[in-house]
Amino acid sequence: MAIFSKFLRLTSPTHGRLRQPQSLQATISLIAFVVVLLLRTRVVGLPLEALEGTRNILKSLVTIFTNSSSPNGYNFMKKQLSPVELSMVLQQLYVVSDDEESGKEKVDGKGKSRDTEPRKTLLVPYQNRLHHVPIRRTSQELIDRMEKHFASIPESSTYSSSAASTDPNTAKVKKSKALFDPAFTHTLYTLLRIAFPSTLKRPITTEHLLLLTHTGFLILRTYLSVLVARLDGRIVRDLVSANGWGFMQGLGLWFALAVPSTITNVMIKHLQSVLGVRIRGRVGGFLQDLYLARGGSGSSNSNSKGMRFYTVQGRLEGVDQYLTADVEAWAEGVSGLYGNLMKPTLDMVLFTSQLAKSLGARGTVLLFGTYWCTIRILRAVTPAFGKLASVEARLEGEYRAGMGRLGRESEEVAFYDGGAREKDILTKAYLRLIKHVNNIYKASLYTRCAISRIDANAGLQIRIAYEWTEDYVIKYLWSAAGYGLIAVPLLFTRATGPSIGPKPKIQAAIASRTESYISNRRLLLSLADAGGRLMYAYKDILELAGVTERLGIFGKELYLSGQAPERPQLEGEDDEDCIILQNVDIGIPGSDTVLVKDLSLRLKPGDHLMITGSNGVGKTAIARVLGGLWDPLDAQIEGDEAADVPEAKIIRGVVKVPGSDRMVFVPQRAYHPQGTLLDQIIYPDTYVEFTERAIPLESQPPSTVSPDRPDAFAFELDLDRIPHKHYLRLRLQYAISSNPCIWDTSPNAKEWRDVLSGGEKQRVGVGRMVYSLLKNGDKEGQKHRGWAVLDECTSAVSSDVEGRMYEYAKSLGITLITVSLRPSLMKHHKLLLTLNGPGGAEDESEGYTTPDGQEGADSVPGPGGWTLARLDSSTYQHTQKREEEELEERLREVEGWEKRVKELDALLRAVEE
Ligand SMILES: Nc1ncnc2c1ncn2[C@@H]1O[C@H](COP(=O)(O)OP(=O)(O)OP(=O)(O)O)[C@@H](O)[C@H]1O
Repeated sequence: MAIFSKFLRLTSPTHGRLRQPQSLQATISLIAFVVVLLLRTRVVGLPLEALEGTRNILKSLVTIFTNSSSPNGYNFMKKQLSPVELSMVLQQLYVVSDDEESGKEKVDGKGKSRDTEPRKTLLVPYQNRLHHVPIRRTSQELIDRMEKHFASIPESSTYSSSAASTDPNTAKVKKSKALFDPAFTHTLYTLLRIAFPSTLKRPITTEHLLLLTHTGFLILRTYLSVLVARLDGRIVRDLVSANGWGFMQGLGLWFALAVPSTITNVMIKHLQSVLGVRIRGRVGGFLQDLYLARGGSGSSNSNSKGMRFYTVQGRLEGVDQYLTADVEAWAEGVSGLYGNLMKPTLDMVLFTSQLAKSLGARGTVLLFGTYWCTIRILRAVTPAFGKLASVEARLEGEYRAGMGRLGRESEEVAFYDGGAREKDILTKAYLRLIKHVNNIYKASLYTRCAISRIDANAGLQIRIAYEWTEDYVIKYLWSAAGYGLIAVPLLFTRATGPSIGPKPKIQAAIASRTESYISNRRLLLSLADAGGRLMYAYKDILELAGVTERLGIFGKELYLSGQAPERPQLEGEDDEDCIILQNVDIGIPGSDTVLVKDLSLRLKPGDHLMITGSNGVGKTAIARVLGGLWDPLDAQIEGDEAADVPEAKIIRGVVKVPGSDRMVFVPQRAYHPQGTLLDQIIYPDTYVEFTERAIPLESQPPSTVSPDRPDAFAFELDLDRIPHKHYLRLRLQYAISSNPCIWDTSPNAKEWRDVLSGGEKQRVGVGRMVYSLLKNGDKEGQKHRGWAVLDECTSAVSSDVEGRMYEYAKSLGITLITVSLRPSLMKHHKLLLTLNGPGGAEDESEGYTTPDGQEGADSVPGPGGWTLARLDSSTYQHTQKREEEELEERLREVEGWEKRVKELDALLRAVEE
């Protein structure tokens, strides 16, 4: 700073002639100072990311190098890998380090214990090399800490429509002064706490350092601007007074000053981008981790999985837009806003103080008067940028979702030849977006009307009118005011200067006035520029408010999605390996429809249950409740009683299920992740986890059948044909000869769901179920492997293989809960649960009713009712008899059909003749 004040003194208008050695010294010192600052910034700013991750990377590398049991035995130290090696190494996706990340602190009986997770390092291929990127996970502590901040975000007073609203035309846009909106400031504060996480242990993070360096350069730029203004005045003074040597000196200084000025500008931009990326990483990472984190459970026996990514879909539309475009826009907005706000504010303060010196009290008052007028005018014409940005982001999300849907369902659409229809749908979404964007930019003649009233329906949002006013005010009004202000000292204060007297004295006075005019004019122009930037920043804040509101709502909804209601515990039940449903009402979430009423079930290992009933009666709904995706409804209390029962006393049904390692679901629609065929079987395990559990595949002879390798059950489930088929049909990513495991096949540039047939997908699904229950190995003395809920997951499998699959699963000690409409599957089960459905009585679910006169059958009659019956040989006989009767009835109709065929033949012959 000493150097700057020296420089300032040298170039100040009151300073006399510059002495050469001093000016040279000052210039050299200044350049040296900036270079040192730059070097420091490079050290602090650029490799900071690397420095921060170095510890993790080093640890991960040490683990990798020393880990002799690293999968496939690949030498990770190799600098460059061949494509084959690379793809083989990449199959494991990440490596696990020995050290653990601190997670949530749990309080157990013995005191506090840490719920820790191992650190993971992603293997990222880049230019045929393997890069190790440590996965930074948001700590559970931060997720818990931020909950109260998101929960307390007030309802926005700026916007009358919520972010979940889909129709922009119904959204009434209020004239926004979002700057002072409590919802905006609170959400901004909350998100900034995530972007700049500061704990007692680690108060300064990389983001803080980046911000500090950025601030340093912003201050430097303001200083440099003042120097440039002063130098400008000095050069013109020397020119007017025909001082050639002074002019040359000034020009030299000008070039010297240009070096730090340009470098400073570049650094500001660079640091802003780096800061933007860091903020995006922090906030995006937090929201993504929260999105994928499990929610809290109401009580210890609650089976709710609290999967936020599942639950939130029912609460918000276009979740991907929030997580991608909105987070990016917010990060860029915040990092840009800091510079756009900080620099002009600094400029305004510094330039005003500099100007005030030469303008005097009167000029300073006039200067502030100009500020006040400008703010009044621009505030009056500022449209609701926040709301406009928010609606734009939503429409963008809808258009994007439409594109995603078409990509996902392309085959189905192609079968239906639905291209034209899809085009209409997408065009509609696009036009809605474009219409809105056009509205924002629309030039309207009704400027006055638009200025006074912003209405989304009228389509009169006029960004252009705003920008016109802004330009007029900042460029022309301020310049005119500037001339007036400069005139003050010239015409009044210093006008008393010598106009008569010796010639050199008059010339010196004119030169001094010119210098003062040029310096002040440059300062005023810079001031106008700073004012303009501040106004732009105001507009940016309004736009940022829109995205901030969306992210606030998203975070709040994520936290709400993870909440599970308090559920009552089962008294005196200590058998962990059983399924109990007690007085459970099941209904569609968010609606009054009760699908299954008062369901009570108690299943022990070996109680294979089949759930049946017509379409839409709620069979899958039961699976969802067992899986913890849906919560049972609160008990229905009707009539006068309802008013007397306090909220806390409402009895909720009890659902007790074994832990997730003992219970596996095979849903109706198969899911196929990216990866090899093996990845399809072992999902959600990774290759690393699989290899840790399995006996190395290479060390086993191909004929060995063991539960630890997929081939063990591949034969039983008729899966073993798939790899061979695909080996022949698909181009493999890497040579099979180098790896005897035929399961390493991957479809090239295609997804498994497009490659596998319907039946193959279902077989893979069952294979995944068997792997999931076998992978934990035998627990001591435990014959029962666990529970499998199969939701019509064999409907496309041929009946012979289907029967084999069921028998194989049962032989492994798996208890089956099957949702199916196929009576042929009854023989594999012991219990039959028949559902009536919400609008149906028993007779409506013809074909699935419990055999008449079945003893010991539990049931609830009427709509939402059900019947639970034990299946035995008599039942199978009964079912077969029913099937036989049905077929015989159909056969009886054959006579009639034959008669009709004869009639038609006769008619045809008559026509031909
Ligand atoms: N997320 C949801 N939102 C609204 N309604 C739903 C939702 N999921 C299911 N339903 C409705 O709940 C009812 C029961 O659905 P469910 O999937 O349990 O039927 P199902 O008995 O398994 O039928 P199917 O034999 O056709 O598979 C259906 O009417 C369905 O439309």
